[in-house]
Amino acid sequence: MSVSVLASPSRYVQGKNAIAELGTHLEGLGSTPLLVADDIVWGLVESALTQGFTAAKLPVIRVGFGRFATPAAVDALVEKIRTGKHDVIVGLGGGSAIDAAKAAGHLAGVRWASVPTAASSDAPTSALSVIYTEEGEFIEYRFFPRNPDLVLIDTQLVAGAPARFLVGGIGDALATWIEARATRRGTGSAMAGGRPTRAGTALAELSWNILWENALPALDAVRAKVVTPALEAVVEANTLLSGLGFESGGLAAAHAIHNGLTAAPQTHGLTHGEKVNIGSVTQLVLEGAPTAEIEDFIVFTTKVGLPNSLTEIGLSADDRKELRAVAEAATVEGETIHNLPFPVSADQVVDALIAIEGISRRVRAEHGLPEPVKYVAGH
Ligand SMILES: NC(=O)c1ccc[n+]([C@@H]2O[C@H](COP(=O)([O-])OP(=O)(O)OC[C@H]3O[C@@H](n4cnc5c(N)ncnc54)[C@H](O)[C@@H]3O)[C@@H](O)[C@H]2O)c1
Ligand SMILES: [Zn+2]
Repeated sequence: MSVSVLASPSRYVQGKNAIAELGTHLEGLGSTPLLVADDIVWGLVESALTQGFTAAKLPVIRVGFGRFATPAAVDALVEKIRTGKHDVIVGLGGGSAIDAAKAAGHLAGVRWASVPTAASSDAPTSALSVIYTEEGEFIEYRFFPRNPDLVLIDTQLVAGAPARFLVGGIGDALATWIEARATRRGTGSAMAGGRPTRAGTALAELSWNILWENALPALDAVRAKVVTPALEAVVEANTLLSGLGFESGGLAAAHAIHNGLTAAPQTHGLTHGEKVNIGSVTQLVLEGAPTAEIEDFIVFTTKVGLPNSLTEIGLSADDRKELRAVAEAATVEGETIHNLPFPVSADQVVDALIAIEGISRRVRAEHGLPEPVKYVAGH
């Protein structure tokens, strides 16, 4: 049996108005940080961040960001680091900006920090980036020898972000336990490069338990743009616990199916966590999970506002060609779906994807929940 590994960032900081303290926490990491943020994110953080940087005597130097962590976006950041002689890069925003900053920091040989401004994914803590084409199709995972030196998340910024971001983060984090549990049952490796540690698996389960208890009131808090203990709990589950849980507990089918879905243009308007949730339901079906468990998951994720049917993501059981392409991509050699404790073929994935439509419709009807409708941009 191979070794077990736990990987984690050196420091995690979370709280209301934490962004004002970013300068203080960066002081020990470098003297010329390069801040990566798109215009929306920069508009949200500039004022409080600048006050903190001024107090810490750090220069405020920011570069913009596009939409995806593409190879070209990463290379452009490497160039910026070199020409500006920066010694630390800070990714601010969603998982894409953070992933681009991590990958650039690694290539340029400097330190890196993550400052998520929404609790929309578990990207901030990990020692890897997910790289996409300009169209948003999955290309590869890039692995680094180190995690971020700092992860700092301001819960007031999370409270002010559109609720859909928190919904996505909940989808990403719910998958963590489903996938870590499967990896533990099987013989595969976690993303950290070894068998799951008990700590990684336990944190994945803790994240799940916190979400079942707090996700709905946390969404109420975000809709009211306020920070409550339920929101603080969900931010920690989505960001820290899910991050450590997936990296050191293992990914399995849910993320492999997500990666496959990125090849279907129908899904391009969906967030990472929304696509991952389709992967989670499909994994439960593939595993032959207890019926009650699948049904509870559908009821809960419907209440959260996550998709759990083909209809919602713009596909149908008749789209055989697209579903086959998704399943082929999800089952390529080296994909995390092979962490499941049984062999999986593309055929099985196609069948499971088709099956979720009928299950979702029946369970919603039985529980008086609205039938699935296709998501539209800006939903
Ligand atoms: N590296 C990893 O370990 C890992 C883990 C999970 C996900 N990911 C990756 O993360 C990406 C998904 O990240 P995402 O879902 O955060 O989306 P994203 O980063 O692609 O987009 C986030 C969007 O939210 C906006 N935004 C951020 N904070 C805001 C706020 N407070 N108010 C208003 N708008 C705000 C940004 O401007 C941006 O347009 C995917 O590429 C996925 O593969 C990586
Ligand atoms: Zn994810």
